[in-house]
Amino acid sequence: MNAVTINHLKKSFGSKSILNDVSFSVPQGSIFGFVGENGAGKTTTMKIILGLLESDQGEVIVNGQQVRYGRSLTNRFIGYLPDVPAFYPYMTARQYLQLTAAISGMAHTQIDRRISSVLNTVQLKDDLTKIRGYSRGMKQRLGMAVAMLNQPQILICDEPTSALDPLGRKAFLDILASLRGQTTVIFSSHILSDIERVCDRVAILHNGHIQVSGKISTLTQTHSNKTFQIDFVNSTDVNKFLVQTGLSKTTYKQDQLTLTIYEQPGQPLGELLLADLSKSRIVPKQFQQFEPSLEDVFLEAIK
Ligand SMILES: Nc1ncnc2c1ncn2[C@@H]1O[C@H](COP(=O)(O)OP(=O)(O)OP(=O)(O)O)[C@@H](O)[C@H]1O
Repeated sequence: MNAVTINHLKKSFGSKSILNDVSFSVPQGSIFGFVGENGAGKTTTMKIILGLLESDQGEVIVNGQQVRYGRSLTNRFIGYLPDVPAFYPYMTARQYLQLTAAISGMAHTQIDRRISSVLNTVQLKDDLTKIRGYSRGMKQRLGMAVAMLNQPQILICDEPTSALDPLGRKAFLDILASLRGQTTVIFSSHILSDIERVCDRVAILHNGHIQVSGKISTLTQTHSNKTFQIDFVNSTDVNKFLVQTGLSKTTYKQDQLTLTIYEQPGQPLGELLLADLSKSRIVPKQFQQFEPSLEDVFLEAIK
């Protein structure tokens, strides 16, 4: 079953069309990467899923129920982490979570236990440090604790790692990964390495459309091709090899003694290159094969 299904969503601001027939679905339990360049419309889509913004056309279904703009019924399934979460800086993490729990109507008997549990999940100390003393990474993790307080089935995170340093990003991504299988996570970003690190599925939004969506492992196999890199010992070998292979100029790049060669669809290249090296009696310094990455899929999708 799908946790979220989006059908034919359209949204314009004035004369500017942002979403132009966007459809995709997020299977339950997946960690779903929502990818797009700055201004592609990721936040706009997320706000429509949360019923905070009205679409011009199309529908959003959350856990089998249609989202209605301005009504928050489907939001009882969702925890939301905005891109820049805001807190009362004079409170401690526990005080802030107690306030959130009280506002959301959580049963008193559950509050303390639940707060300890989420603070433990996001690896924040349950101490007397005021939020004003928190780093950006700690604030982002506190935002995650707030979003998870009510044990949502779906967690929506809007660009949660964009402003974090590598250590902060790693800590945050590890927490997201630890939710795999328990919570459906929709995680928007333009940092493809972060998406590749934790997500099992992805949708790429570009020019108002989903250009590609599906399992990352399948997309990298079907939408892109391998790359080979050969480092030669001298320029004579490079030239001899290029004559032997007869490679078209559009299928490789040369950087001094290094050739980067792009496999073409349906034409496995590795064995041919090795055979040509052998026929030319060239022993290269290095021969490397690179599997297609999400970046390759993305670049192909937005061509
Ligand atoms: N309320 C609004 N009124 C007018 N234009 C808006 C409004 N909200 C968003 N936009 C415009 O819609 C476009 C998409 O914005 P959105 O924030 O959804 O993109 P995004 O993919 O989340 O980008 P980023 O990665 O920069 O956060 C942008 O050009 C933005 O300026």
